Amino acid sequence: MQALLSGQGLVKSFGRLRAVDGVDIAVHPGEALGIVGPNGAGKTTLFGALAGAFPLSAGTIRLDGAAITALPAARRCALGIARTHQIPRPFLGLSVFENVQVAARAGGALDADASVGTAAGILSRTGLHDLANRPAGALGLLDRKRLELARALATQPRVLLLDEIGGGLTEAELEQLVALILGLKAQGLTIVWIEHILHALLQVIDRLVCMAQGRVLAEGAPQTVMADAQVRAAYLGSDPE
Ligand SMILES: Nc1ncnc2c1ncn2[C@@H]1O[C@H](COP(=O)(O)OP(=O)(O)OP(=O)(O)O)[C@@H](O)[C@H]1O
Repeated sequence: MQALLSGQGLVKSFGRLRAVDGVDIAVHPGEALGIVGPNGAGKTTLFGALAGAFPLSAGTIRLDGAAITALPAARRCALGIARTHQIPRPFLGLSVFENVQVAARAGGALDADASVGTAAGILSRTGLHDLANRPAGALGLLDRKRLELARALATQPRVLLLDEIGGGLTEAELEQLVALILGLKAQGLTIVWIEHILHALLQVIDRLVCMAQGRVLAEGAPQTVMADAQVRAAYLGSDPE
């Protein structure tokens, strides 16, 4: 099966540091791929490379087999690559509804009328319907995460890149977030999820990649990757959970 989104030979250097150092990665249509690795492994930088946040030092990124390496982030978003950030980035002064509507108009290229319907549908899907008129800056953490997800969904993605969206939540909140992400997967959305909270990640993913020092250490079935000696060593012998 052809990958939906893939990177070959990806390198991103910051000065002398190769934050991403020769990574090959691919996610297939409908698949949920997890990415783990110690702090500084290059995971977020890899997402930046896939989403077009900066030019690569080397390598090729393909969507449906077509090279998109030279395309700017907005173009990649229009083609169906959406990303959430570790620290949610809503427009704090806008309402929840307006935030999602802006994303639908800018990222999903919808006109004003279409964006209203799309935003309403996404607020229902993400459990934010009752908070539609609340200023984004007044939301609690779980709802800020939901809004980050809603804004990404508003761009009508084919592949969703989730960057540590589980961080800081209570167990009960995490359960709600996992249920939401499982629902998106069940609807056929392709997902790549960077996450330190393994027990949440493992409920969702089909396949796991472990990165360390800018490289892929291991990839494959999640339990096999987590049992890998190199992977365990990368976590300095500590329990990755
Ligand atoms: N804009 C930048 N300029 C310079 N160095 C950077 C930049 N962005 C990331 N780095 C460095 O690149 C390396 C990889 O960082 P990255 O954030 O991709 O790791 P990560 O695996 O996502 O870590 P974490 O789990 O802590 O989020 C780190 O050493 C980081 O300090």
